[in-house]
Amino acid sequence: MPDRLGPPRSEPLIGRLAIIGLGLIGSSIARAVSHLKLAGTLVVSDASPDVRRRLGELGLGDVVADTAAEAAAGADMVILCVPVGACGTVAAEIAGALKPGAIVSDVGSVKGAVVAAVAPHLPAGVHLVPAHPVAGTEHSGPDAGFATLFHNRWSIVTPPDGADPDAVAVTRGLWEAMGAMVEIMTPQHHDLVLAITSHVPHLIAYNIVGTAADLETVTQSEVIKFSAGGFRDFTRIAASDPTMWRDVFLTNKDAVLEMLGRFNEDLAALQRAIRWGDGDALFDLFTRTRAIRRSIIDLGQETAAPDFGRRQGESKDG
Ligand SMILES: NC(=O)C1=CN([C@@H]2O[C@H](COP(=O)(O)OP(=O)(O)OC[C@H]3O[C@@H](n4cnc5c(N)ncnc54)[C@H](O)[C@@H]3O)[C@@H](O)[C@H]2O)C=CC1
Ligand SMILES: O=C(O)C(=O)Cc1ccc(O)cc1
Repeated sequence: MPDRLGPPRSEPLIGRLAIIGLGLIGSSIARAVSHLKLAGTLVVSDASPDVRRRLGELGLGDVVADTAAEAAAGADMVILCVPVGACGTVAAEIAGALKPGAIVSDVGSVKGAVVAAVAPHLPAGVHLVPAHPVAGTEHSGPDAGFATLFHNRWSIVTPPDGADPDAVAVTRGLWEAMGAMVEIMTPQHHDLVLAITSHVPHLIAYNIVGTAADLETVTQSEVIKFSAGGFRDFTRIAASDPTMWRDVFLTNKDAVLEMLGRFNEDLAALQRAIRWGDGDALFDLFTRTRAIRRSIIDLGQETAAPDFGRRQGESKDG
């Protein structure tokens, strides 16, 4: 068991915690919660019978419930760890089983759409406090999770307007207890930030691997054999779960299209610089991007504040 998580708590943070969807993220939460004794009782459930059977084999959760509603019944907190597009369906399934005062949270990579899909199903007196751990891998399923996944990583909590402060504090406390650093943001701002830092990069990875796979003049075996570091990194990201990422792009459409518009403009400027042999423009951008990478590394998980302000093609002096 990982030392970095620290010792188990003497008192649980949450009485009865239900996790719905026990893939990479849900099973990582389950492992951390069990190891740290953050819940009095941990109930887990998944729509897939294969996953439910595997949960028993892995010993994940005190109770494996057959349905989401059974898992949610009597829970003080329910965390939806399903693809973003399934959050509304699960909310509808559990709505009738939720007890007054329960907290419903999630881990979806998109927040505005989750609030819009989940909130209408929740009875009065149930508190919605969405969250997004900015931590993961390209792997999926209950075997892929690990208890230290959230350690020293950000988790963004996005309470809707008028959210109950106590429910927000419990949600924050749970993530902090699992080793995460918490930032509070509106769902809309979250979706803009993540569009550029996560969603568009994944789209670029899917696209470049697809482009390489479709080439006629370079064979697939050459692509595999001679893939240098950069391309290999793209293939790792492009191996991420298709259902999850389809849902991300369908539900964060506006922010992704906004960032893609800017990306395309900047790419066109780079294309022009290459065409006209403008080495200064290339050198200037590559120098700025190197500084950004170094500031991220130097600051570790601290908030990096490099100068993103200057536009591509502008000189250092403005
Ligand atoms: N994979 C990653 O690196 C990260 C993912 N997320 C978010 O976490 C959520 C879960 O992602 P992963 O754990 O990676 O996915 P996963 O594919 O590993 O697990 C999802 C689980 O949800 C279950 N499921 C699907 N629909 C369901 C339903 N209607 N009812 C009950 N169970 C259902 C599936 O059977 C599966 O076991 C997604 O919303 C994703 O955007 C957030 C941060 C990182
Ligand atoms: O594997 C990677 O590089 C990731 O970027 C993981 C990841 C995927 C989705 C998220 O919403 C957060 C983190």
